[in-house]
Amino acid sequence: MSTTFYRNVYGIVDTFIKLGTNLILDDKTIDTVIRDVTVALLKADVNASYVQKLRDEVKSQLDPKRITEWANKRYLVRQAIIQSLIKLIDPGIPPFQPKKGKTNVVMFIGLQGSGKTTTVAKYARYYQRKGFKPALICADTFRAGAFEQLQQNATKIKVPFWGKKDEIDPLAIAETGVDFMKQEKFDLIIVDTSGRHKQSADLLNEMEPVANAIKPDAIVLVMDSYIGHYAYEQAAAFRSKVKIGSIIITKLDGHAKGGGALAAVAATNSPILFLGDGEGFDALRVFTPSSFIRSLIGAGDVGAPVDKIEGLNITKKAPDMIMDLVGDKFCMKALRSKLETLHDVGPVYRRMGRIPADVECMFEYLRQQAGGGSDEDVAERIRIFCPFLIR
Ligand SMILES: Nc1nc2c(ncn2[C@@H]2O[C@H](COP(=O)(O)OP(=O)(O)OP(=O)(O)O)[C@@H](O)[C@H]2O)c(=O)[nH]1
Repeated sequence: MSTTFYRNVYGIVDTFIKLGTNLILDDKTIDTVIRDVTVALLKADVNASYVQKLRDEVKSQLDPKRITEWANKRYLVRQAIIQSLIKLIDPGIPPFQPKKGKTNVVMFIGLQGSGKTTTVAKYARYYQRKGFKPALICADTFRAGAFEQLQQNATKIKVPFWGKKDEIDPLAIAETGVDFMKQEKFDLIIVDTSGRHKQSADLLNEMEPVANAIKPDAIVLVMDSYIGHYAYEQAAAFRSKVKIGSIIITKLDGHAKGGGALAAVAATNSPILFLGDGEGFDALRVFTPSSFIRSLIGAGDVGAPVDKIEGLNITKKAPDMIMDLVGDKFCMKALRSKLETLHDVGPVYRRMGRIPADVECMFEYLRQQAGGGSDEDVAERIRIFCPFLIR
C-alpha cells in the first residue's frame, strides 16, 4: 500500500461530510458517492484489488432491495461507508493483552513528545487495576529529564521503577532492568524507550537491539493524534525496524480527531488498543472501532454511547429488550447479530416506537463494560457486571 494511503481516508471522510449535508439521496447520488470513494483510493495508488474489495463491500451493504422508497437512503449510505471505514481501521488481529500467571514484557516506542512516558504510566495503572503487578523501566537515555519523569509517574501510581540516571546505554538498562523485575516476579514489565523520529536514523536503529535483547511479548507504538498526514510514513519507519503489536493514539481530548490512526494501522498492520484523552493517569479508554470512526467523521462523540445510554436509562428496559431479542438462551453471538440487524432498520423502527433506544449504543455500552475484547470476554464481563441482563 502506498505512503499516500492516509489521503484516501481523508478523501472518504470528505465525501462523507459532503454526504451529511445532502438531505435527499437518489440512486445516482449513491453511485457517485461510491465512485468518489473508490476513485480517491485508486488515485492514491492503493492496491486495485483492495479498492475493488472496498467497493464491493459498500455495494453489498447497499442492497438495492433495501433501498425502497421509504428507506432512509442517506442513513444506509452512511452506514455502508462507516462499516467500510471500520474495516480499514480493524486489521483483524487482536491487540496484545497481557496474560495472568506469566511474565509479560511490553516495550513502548513512539515519536518524540507523542505522550509515550505518560501513556506508559496510564497503561501500568490500567492493568494494575485488573490485578497485574506492573513495573516500569526507563530505557530513555536520550531526553534530559526522562528518568525523573518516569520515576515521578511511577511514584504517583505506586508502581516499582528501574532506571539509572547516568547510564547512556539503553540496551544495558533495559536488559538489566527486565532481568531484575523478572526475578522480583513482576508480571507486567513495561519498558519506556527514547522518543524517536523518522529523520533520526540513530535513534530508530537503536530500537532493534533493545528489542532483540529484552524480547518483548509486545511492542506498543504511541502516536499523537495531531500527527495527521505524517502518520503513515512515521509509523512505517518504526515498523521497518521492529514488529509492532499494538497502537495507542494520544491527545484525543484536543482538537485533533485522530484521522492518522487509520494510516498508522495500514502502515503497521497492527490494531489500536487504547485512546489517550487527557494528561491524567486515568485518561485511557479501550479502543472501539465503531465509536472511533463515528467520532472521526462527526457522527457522534467517542464517549457518546455511554452518555447516551445513561440518558435513556436503558438499564431499566434492557432485560426485557434483550430477552425479546434472543429468547431464553443468553448468547452474545445471537445478541450481536440481532442488534446489528435492528440497527440497520433502527431509525424506522424507532419512529414507530418499537425500539426503546439506539441498539448500537447499547451494544457499544456492553462492550465498553467488558473493556473491549472478544464476544466471549464481553459475555463473561456482562455476567459479572450486568447481571440484570441475565434472567
Ligand atoms: N492533553 C493530553 N496531553 C497528553 C496526553 N498524553 C500525553 N500528554 C502530554 O504530552 C506531553 C508529552 O508527553 P510525554 O509523555 O512526556 O511524551 P514522550 O513521548 O514520552 O516524550 P519524549 O520522551 O520526549 O519522546 C506531556 O505534557 C503530557 O502531559 C493526552 O492524552 N492528552
